[in-house]
Amino acid sequence: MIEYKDVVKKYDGDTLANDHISLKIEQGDFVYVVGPSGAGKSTFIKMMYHEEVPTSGHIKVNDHNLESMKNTEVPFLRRELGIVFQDFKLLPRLTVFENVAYALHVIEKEPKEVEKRVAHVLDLVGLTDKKDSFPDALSGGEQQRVAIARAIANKPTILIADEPTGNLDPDTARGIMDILEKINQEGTTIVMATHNSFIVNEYRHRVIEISDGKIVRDQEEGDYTDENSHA
Ligand SMILES: Nc1ncnc2c1ncn2[C@@H]1O[C@H](COP(=O)(O)OP(=O)(O)OP(=O)(O)O)[C@@H](O)[C@H]1O
Repeated sequence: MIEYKDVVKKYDGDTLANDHISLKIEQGDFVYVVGPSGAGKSTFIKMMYHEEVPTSGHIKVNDHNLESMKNTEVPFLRRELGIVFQDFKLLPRLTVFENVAYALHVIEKEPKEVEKRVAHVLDLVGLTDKKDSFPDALSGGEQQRVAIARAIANKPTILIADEPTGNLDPDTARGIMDILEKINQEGTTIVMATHNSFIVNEYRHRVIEISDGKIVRDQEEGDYTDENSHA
């Protein structure tokens, strides 16, 4: 569950990136965050995992109150979240298997348990046969699938994705969406910022549109037209 109440985020005292945002996202929802460049989508999303802190207002993610969160609590919040970025952010010197296992080792799981879980998520994203490859030997779509496998390895309740299909051609983007749909159907909440109007129009879900830092539309099964869509 994610709840924003009257959330304001100002940068440098001046730029009003999020302007009194209030909304609720229930567990298991699939939500797109759309809007023009500079509208405030990334700011909205970054506050969800405490990368940015609101200037005022309240944010609740699962049982965590983010506006009063201590630094020591942040890792506990992050363990409940999976995060995927447009540029994948894989570790270049680690294999596919090691990239996915890394997050699990950090939280001190048994090696056997790690191996089992990594095998499961690599199977889910269809990359079992690439487990010993290094990231630079993979296509963009394959790298994003590794990033998704890594993000879901720890069974997050919420998967946050900032432009996950932004660098991919339409068919590869559809492959990524098919995986996200599958993860969502298993109960994981998905919050996805995107410019890809064809994705929003093909895979119908709730659409939250942000413009000038404000929510200008919040619609079940909404569509989206973006003239600058880099589909
Ligand atoms: N760290 C920062 N410091 C100062 N201003 C920032 C910072 N991050 C974002 N901004 C400003 O806040 C506003 C919203 O930016 P944000 O990145 O949230 O928009 P966006 O909708 O995600 O854009 P895009 O689609 O281009 O990624 C913009 O005016 C941006 O310049």
